[in-house]
Formats: sequence, structure tokens, C-alpha cells
Amino acid sequence: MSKPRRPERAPLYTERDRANLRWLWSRYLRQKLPWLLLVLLMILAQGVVYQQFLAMTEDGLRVIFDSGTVGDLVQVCGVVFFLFAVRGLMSYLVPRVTVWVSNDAIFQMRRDLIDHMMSLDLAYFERTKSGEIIQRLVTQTQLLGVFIGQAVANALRDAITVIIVSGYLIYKNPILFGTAVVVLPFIIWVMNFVSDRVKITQGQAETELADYMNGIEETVNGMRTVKIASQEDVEAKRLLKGTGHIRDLMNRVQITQALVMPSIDLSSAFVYVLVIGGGGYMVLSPDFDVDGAGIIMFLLGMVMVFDPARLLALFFGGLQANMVLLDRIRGLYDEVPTITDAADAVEEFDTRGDIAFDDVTFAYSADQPLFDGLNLTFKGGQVSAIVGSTGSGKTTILSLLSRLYNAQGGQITIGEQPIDGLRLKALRGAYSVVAQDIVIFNNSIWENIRYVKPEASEAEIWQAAENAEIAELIRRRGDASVGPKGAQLSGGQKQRIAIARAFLRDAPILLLDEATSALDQATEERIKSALDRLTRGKTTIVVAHRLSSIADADRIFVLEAGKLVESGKHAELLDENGLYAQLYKAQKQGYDGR
Ligand SMILES: Nc1ncnc2c1ncn2[C@@H]1O[C@H](COP(=O)(O)OP(=O)(O)OP(=O)(O)O)[C@@H](O)[C@H]1O
Repeated sequence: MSKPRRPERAPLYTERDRANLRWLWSRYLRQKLPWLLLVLLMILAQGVVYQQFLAMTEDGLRVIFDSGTVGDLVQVCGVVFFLFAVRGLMSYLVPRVTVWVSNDAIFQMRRDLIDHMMSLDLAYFERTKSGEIIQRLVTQTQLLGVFIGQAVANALRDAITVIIVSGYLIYKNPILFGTAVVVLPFIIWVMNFVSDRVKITQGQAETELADYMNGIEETVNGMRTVKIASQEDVEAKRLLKGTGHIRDLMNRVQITQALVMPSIDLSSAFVYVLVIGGGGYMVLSPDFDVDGAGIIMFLLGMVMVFDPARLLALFFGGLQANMVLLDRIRGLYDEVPTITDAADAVEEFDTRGDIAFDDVTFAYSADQPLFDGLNLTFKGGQVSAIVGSTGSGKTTILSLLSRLYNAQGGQITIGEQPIDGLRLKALRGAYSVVAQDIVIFNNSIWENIRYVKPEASEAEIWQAAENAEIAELIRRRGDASVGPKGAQLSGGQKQRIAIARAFLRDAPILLLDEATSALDQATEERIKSALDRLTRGKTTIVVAHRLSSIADADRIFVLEAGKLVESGKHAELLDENGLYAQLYKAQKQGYDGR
């Protein structure tokens, strides 16, 4: 995390900002147009109340100054009270509508963001910090909602008050008003200055916040490693450094925003002096048709303009921060999924057919090619094994099969049908997978197994649990949750949950990636015989380091740095005396020598 840089100038209201606002309006607000018009009407009524109040005050004062009747005065007071009661009612009704509109808009925005996120490629999640995603879905949308629901409505009310009251004041005394607006360029300059800095600093603060959240997630998830390596202090310092940066940036945003109030106060003081001085001169001079009541009304009007103008200025400062939030939120849509159903994708395919890699090219990143023309065929209904040194591409073959990534060249087929012509749901539905990195949710073991087939009957789940030798643990633990990411379970127990899932799903193709590596030998033997029953008649692809566990596979493929170097049955490969034979002998020596 580098120290936040000092702000540089950034253009305000760029084409992108305008596009973001159009997007917000057309997707989330336009549908609420009737309600927004109602809000506008109520806000207009609030502005008119102020104008009427000024007119009434002037009349009331005149009644007093010109010794009118007390009855007239009471009438004026009554009308003024009524006007403010109307304004009060509007002040209650406006937020009721706007808060509902904005919360609903944010709900829809979050729903769309979640849908879009779900559609993105796995690769996106592998390169994006989770803190960044959480921030978009939680805090940024929340802040934007508050801004739309409250700040925008208030700003609109303030703007309308300023326009109506100013209009009335211009109508009553254009010369005095003209004198008062000399401070306008100064206020505009201050606002530009503030907005400019807020925009840049808010952007930096959002990035730092995402880093901070990500740091928390990493530390919390990796607490076991942190503690064993005695790195608590280092981690605490890392997080503290992040919060320190956020504090500095937020200070910068808020201190800059704090410039707004005194500037407006100073300007208003200047204007009041001008109005009292200039207005007083007008009353005293015979050249002007202005009386004391008119000037008091004018002064009151200026107060009424300045108060909302002050809030409006603050609003424009906050607007830049919210433009940054809006841009970050919408930024998720810049990510487009590449792994999607083709227009003519089909549902039906021969799930028992051969699975073939034909001249497949693939690289996770352009500068590190992994497969360059890989050819191999996993026979339908048979057990195939992939072996090879670590990093040789075994897991990647399984990932390509389930289209977690798209091959960049060549073709992968099942039963001679290219997999990118199949519906993703149908393709992935054809696999039972026991992956290397097992995902366990903070729920009971029972629910964790059921996850892969929510419609399964109790008997089916018990059967799967029995087959995977996890039923006893379910009986013992009952409904108890297993902790975040299954933290309360051993590696072997997690693996047995994954195997139970495979049993429950009972799909026609089985992908087993180091499925029994965390089990003791006795358990592995028992589960293996159950797995043998499960694999019967199914196309099975096993990735294993422990070569003894795949010795009876129908065919073994040996990979080395993304290349297929050997293939055949166990005995044939031993006879060949190549890489497989070397690996096997080395492992055998290891076991025998123990
Ligand atoms: N998501 C990823 N992004 C970038 N590179 C990756 C990713 N996953 C794997 N790799 C790289 O691709 C290569 C092959 O990885 P893969 O996981 O397929 O190997 P493997 O043979 O299954 O290894 P192991 O036996 O250690 O599980 C490795 O060099 C690895 O660093």
C-alpha cells in the first residue's frame, strides 16, 4: 500500500460522469417519474411558501409602520403560520417519497450488480480483490442511496427556494439584488476548488478502503498461518497503515469541504452589509421608492437565499464524491463475461461419449503459455488418470473441461460435440467434481452435502454420507455449523464431505482432483471401494499424485510442463521406463523406506 499522493487536477463532470448519470437515471430512476414529479411539486410548493412569506411579512410590517388595524395584523400572522405549516407538511412528505424511491433504486442496483457479478468469469475473481467487490455491493451503493434519497431532494428544494426567492427579490428591487450578487464569482471559484479536490481524494480513499477491507479478509482467513508464523504484529501494522492512509485522505476530503461554509458565511456577511448600507441609502434618498418594510423584507429574503445556497454549495462538494462512487459501482459493468452460452447452444449431448482435447492451446496469461497443441482422449465409461509433476497442468485440464476458462485454440469435445456449443448449465450438470480446493459453507455437514442437489431426499443424503464415511460425524455433530470455510473440520473430513457430494450428485462424468489425498490409508481403502462402485459405467478422470491409487486406471496420461509425454496402462508405462516409471519408483522407494 503506497502512501496517498497529493491531489492533482481532475476534470469535473467528464463525459463518463454524464454517461454514469444517464445510466443511473434511465435504469433506476426514470421508472419512478410520477413519484419524482410529485416530489418536484411538493418542493415547488415549499419554494412558493417562502416567497409568500416574504410578501406577507412586507405587508405585515407595512400594517405596523403605517398604523393599520390589529385585525389585519392578526390575519397576516395567521397566513404566515399556515404557510409554514404547509412547508412543514411538505418537509415530512418529501423524504417519505424520496427515501422510498432511493432505497428501491439501490435494491434494484444491488440486484443487478449481484446478477452481473454471478455471470462474470472465474478469472475476474482471481484477479480482483474481494474488498473491492464487497465495497461496491455494500458501502458504495449504500452511500449513493443516501445521497439520492436525501441529498438530491434537499438540494432540489434548496435550488428551487433560491430561484423563487431570488426571482421575487429581483422583481422587488433589481438594483439591490444586482449589488448583492457581486460575490457570486467568488463562491463559484470556491466551489470549483473544493469539488476538484474532493473528486480526486475521494477516488484515492475508495481504493485505499478496498485495500483495507481486503487486508482484513486476508488476515482473518489466514489467521492460522499468521499465528503459526507469529506475524500478528506485522499484520496489525499492515492494517493500521491502511487505516492511517484512509484517515489522512478523509481528513483531506472533509477539511477541503469545510472551506465551503466559512466562504459562504463571509460572502453572506458582505452581502448583508451591502444590502443594509445600499438599502438604507435607498430609504433615505428621495430618488428611490423604497420604504423600511421593503428593505427588511429584502434582508430577510437574502437570509432565505443564503441559507439554502450554503447547503447547495455543500451539496456540490459532496456531488463529486458521489460521482466517484457512481463510477466505481458502474465500473463492474465494464467487466463482461466471456464464458457464456452461444446463441445456438444445445442442451442435449452424449454425456457417456469420449472426451477429447484436440490441439488445445491455453495460457492463463499471454506471457506464460501452458498448453500448446494438447491432444488426448478420455474414453467414455472408463477411468482415466492424469499424473505429472506439480504445476504441469492437471487441474487446468479439469477446469477447461468444465469451461471455468475457455481454451484459446483447438477444440474440446464430449461425444464429438464441442463443449462451447453446449449450454453451460447442461455441461456443468454432467459432472460430479471433487476439487482440490474444497469449499465448505458455515452450515451443518448435512446442508453442506445437500448443497449440490437441494432436491435430494433424506435417504439419498444419508446414503451418500454413508458411502463417503461421514455419516457417523453427522450423527455426532447434528445440526452444528462447521465454522467459516469449515474451519472446525479436519482436512480429511472436508474431503469426505466433497466425496459425499459427488455420490449425491451422481452425474455421468466424474472429475476427481486429489480426491482422497487427505485421508488416512485405511479410510482411503474403504472410500476407494465405494468410489469404484460410483465410477462404474461412468467416465471418470482422476488426478492423483499418489500413483499407487491410480494403478488400475484404464489409461494413464503423464504430463510434463503442459505437454503429454506418455500414456498407457500402469504396466505398459512401467515397461516404457520413462517419466511415469521414474515417478513410481521414487514414490515406492519413499513408502518402502519409511
Ligand atoms: N488461476 C490461475 N491463474 C494463473 N495461473 C495459474 C492459475 N492456476 C494455475 N496456474 C498456473 O498454471 C500452471 C498449471 O497449474 P495446475 O493447477 O493445472 O497444475 P497441476 O498440475 O494441477 O499442479 P498440482 O499438482 O500442484 O495441483 C501452474 O504453473 C500454475 O502456476
